[in-house]
Amino acid sequence: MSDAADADVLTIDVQGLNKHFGDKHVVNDLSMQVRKGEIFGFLGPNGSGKTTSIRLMCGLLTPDSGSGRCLGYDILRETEQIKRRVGYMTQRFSYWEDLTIRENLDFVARLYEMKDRQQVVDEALERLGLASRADQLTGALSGGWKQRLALAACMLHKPQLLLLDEPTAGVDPTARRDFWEELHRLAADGISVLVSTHYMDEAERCHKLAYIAYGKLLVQGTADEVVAAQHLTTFAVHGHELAALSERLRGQAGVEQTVAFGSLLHVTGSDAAQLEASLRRVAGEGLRIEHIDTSLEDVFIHLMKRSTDNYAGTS
Ligand SMILES: Nc1ncnc2c1ncn2[C@@H]1O[C@H](COP(=O)(O)OP(=O)(O)OP(=O)(O)O)[C@@H](O)[C@H]1O
Repeated sequence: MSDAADADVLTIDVQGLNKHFGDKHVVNDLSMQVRKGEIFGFLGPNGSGKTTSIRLMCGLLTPDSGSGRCLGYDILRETEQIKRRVGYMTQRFSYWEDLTIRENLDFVARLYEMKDRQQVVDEALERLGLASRADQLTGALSGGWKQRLALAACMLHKPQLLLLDEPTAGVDPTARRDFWEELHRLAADGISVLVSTHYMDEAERCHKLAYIAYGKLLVQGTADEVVAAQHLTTFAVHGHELAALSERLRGQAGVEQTVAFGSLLHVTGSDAAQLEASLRRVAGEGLRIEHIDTSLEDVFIHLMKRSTDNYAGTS
């Protein structure tokens, strides 16, 4: 994150945002704050309202009710000022495959009516390590390089806030790691980033996280705060035939979820004593059982399951 002086500056400060599409309540009473230089991650099942929430907070979409400010501007009345200061990388790669990387960037610079286009494009190419590939056709690039180009393009007009909608979907782990290194460099320069993702390693690299399900923000905070807020206990079971054990544990007192991680089974619940008693009784002898820290992934699986159950119960 950027320096201490920036820590109190709020890039986003919104209260009570609601949005319906038809009879669907897609964003339900959303309030949140994002600080300058913070990378804020949005997680949640497909269609839970992550993209809509991000767009509402930045004045790209008008809420049905609620209010707030983004980069100091009113999200209802000053949307043009906000848009000029925001870089938006959409889920779909939207550049011309039959233009070179340089031509694509030059096109974007023209859209923003930038005066010193050549210099701006050269700097962007250099910064993202694309200079040696400037004259390659965009269509021939790998997924990782395409996503670098998309990031360079949405940074061209020097926005103070970046909106990234699943920016690394389908990109290999090395390219994803490089991409996140770049995001942290930008954050250190004071740029705030809102990013939606389904990847757990990326969630762990955010300064703050929000989990959204069926339009409701269920929890937000640092990864540690999100884990602590659920008050869950987890045991890891080491051994063989864990799939059968998982079946036997289903529905036992205190056992709320079982998740296989390779040759480990994570068994999680809210009532530690009940959970341990059931686990020791059902597992019997011969399996090693250890108490472990509940991981972010355990927590997200728990939140997803709970919200699915609640939703099913109300429909
Ligand atoms: N312009 C629109 N008109 C009608 N319905 C919409 C519109 N935009 C989004 N929706 C619906 O609102 C709900 C939330 O969509 P949103 O894209 O915000 O979810 P998401 O969490 O970003 O999903 P994903 O992870 O699949 O990208 C979905 O049911 C979607 O179909």
